[in-house]
Amino acid sequence: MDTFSTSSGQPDPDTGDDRFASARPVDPTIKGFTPWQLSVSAIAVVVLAVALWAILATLGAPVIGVLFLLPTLACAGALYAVSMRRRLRLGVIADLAGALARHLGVPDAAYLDIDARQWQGGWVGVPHVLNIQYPTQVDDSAPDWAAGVAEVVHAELEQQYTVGRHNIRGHRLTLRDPTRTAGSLTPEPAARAERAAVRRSLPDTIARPVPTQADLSSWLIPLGVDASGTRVGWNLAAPQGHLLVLGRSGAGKRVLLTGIVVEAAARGWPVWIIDHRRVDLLGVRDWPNVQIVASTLDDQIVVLNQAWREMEGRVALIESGSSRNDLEPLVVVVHHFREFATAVADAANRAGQGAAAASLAHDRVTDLLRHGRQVNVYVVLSVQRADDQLLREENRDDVGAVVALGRLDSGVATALWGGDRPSEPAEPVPGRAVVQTGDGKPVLIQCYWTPDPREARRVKDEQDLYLLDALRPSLVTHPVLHVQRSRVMTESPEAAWRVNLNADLAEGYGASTSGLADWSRARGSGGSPAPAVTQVETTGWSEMVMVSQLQAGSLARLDDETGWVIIEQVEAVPNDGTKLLIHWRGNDGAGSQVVSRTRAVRIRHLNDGIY
Ligand SMILES: Nc1ncnc2c1ncn2[C@@H]1O[C@H](COP(=O)(O)OP(=O)(O)OP(=O)(O)O)[C@@H](O)[C@H]1O
Repeated sequence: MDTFSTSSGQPDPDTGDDRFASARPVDPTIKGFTPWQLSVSAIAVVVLAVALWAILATLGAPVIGVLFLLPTLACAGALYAVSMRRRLRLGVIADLAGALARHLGVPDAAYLDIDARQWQGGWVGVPHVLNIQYPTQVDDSAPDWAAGVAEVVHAELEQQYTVGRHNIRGHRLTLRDPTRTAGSLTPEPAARAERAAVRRSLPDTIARPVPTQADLSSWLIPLGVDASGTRVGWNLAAPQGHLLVLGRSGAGKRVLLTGIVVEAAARGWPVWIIDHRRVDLLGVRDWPNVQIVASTLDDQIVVLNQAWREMEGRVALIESGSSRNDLEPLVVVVHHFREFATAVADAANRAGQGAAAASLAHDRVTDLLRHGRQVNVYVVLSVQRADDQLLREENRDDVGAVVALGRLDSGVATALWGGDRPSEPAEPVPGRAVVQTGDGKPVLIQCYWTPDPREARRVKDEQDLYLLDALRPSLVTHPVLHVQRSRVMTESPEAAWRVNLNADLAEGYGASTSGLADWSRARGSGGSPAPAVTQVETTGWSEMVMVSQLQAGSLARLDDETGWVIIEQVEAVPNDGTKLLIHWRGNDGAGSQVVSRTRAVRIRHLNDGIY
């Protein structure tokens, strides 16, 4: 127990407050030794020890002298350390007394006697019990007087207190650590109160705003808003373009991924999804430009493999002289990556494959993270654990943005954000997250709420349906894909594994996806739906180009009605520079139609041997 009096001093003659004219500085409460006495004791012990050693050395026993000297010097050091700590604590209390004297209108800190006890927390620490004796002249009649004093102490020592006892007759106030005494806590000082207000000002739900034309031409996908209401987004054009979403069950991963998918689709980009939980992202399966949502493990392996091949194909294109700007972004979402990678490893083991096959998912994703961005293939990964090994490895540097939903353990947060670790952890509100983009400072945001299209349709939620209608792309630029296997996989796990590795993605719905209506894939579509199955006999690779880039001889898919056709001639339309007249020939005959120059169409290259 340490007890201190405030520093001595005389009343300030200039205060002009004659209430205290008759008051005297209080006698300090002194219990135990003062720092000065402790320091003198330490020096005395040293002198004594050295003297004894000298005597023993003179008597011819210097070794015994040293044995005596060492512990005595250690005692002296400990005494000195205690005296230093007492001095520092005195300084803390002197500062507190000064602040209280100003608050109470007392001429000088010497008019207060502060008895500070039970210091805890660190080398100097803070007292957990304070007895404050103040002059009788202080007006303490206001009902909130004691709470006001506690607030000043809180601000000064950065420790909350409750009023333990206010002895009005004895002019003595006792403040205590709130963990020991019930009572109303002192409110946070202004700065902390402001931070708390900022935290409170983050909304619990905020609907994804309808993108403007400017938004749709940008590569920034909005994720949510920070406390100041500023939009925070994932920038695909950033030096490391990929996105990692972390969060325990129920933290809001599915809602966020749904938002990212609809935003990417609205920009006309193709989206491929590996939904390891099978049903989480089912709601966007028939969303325009979402080409495939792979829900079985076999299909998921094929989609990941194809994404990797697409990347390799694009790399080959760049090597042969194409510009990266000609390649539209492909967004590949892997939901619950860790579970998926484990399931792939299990399947590889069952099929008697080696270690290379077991790490297929991990290796493919690592490759996509490392090289995908150079060819505009972007990966969105979700994992449940913030200490996933994916983050510990070198590919942490390949991830441009990290969204950590929900609370993180402090150790994990420090590992993740380093010295920039946000001061306030995310609240337990679904969609509340800490986001770091690039090397920027992590910020707390509320992720936008994006409805699940399937669920909104089922419950007929008008507001959600309205929002989804506004988000739905008006033009389907990327046809739906299905997994095309060379033969059925009934022979053995090993054959199934090989079939998966050789399988392809083909346009249209496959037989196994029957029951999925291609309902109004495009916004406001009153026209005919896409055919249920598109037969694609050809091999090769396809890409999206603008109608103005079509040439005679191109194999193109102008729209769902014409299917694949050979372009015979491209003509300008008189008096309308925005359109072109296309003459084409297909399996079922020939035709011509006027099409906007800027419309995106898919063309297929047959013999380039990219795959
Ligand atoms: N941004 C958000 N705004 C408002 N509510 C949200 C938001 N995100 C999630 N929620 C709420 O939390 C619930 C759980 O979210 P979600 O399904 O996205 O969690 P999850 O992390 O994908 O869980 P799991 O890992 O189990 O699939 C949602 O049904 C929704 O009610």
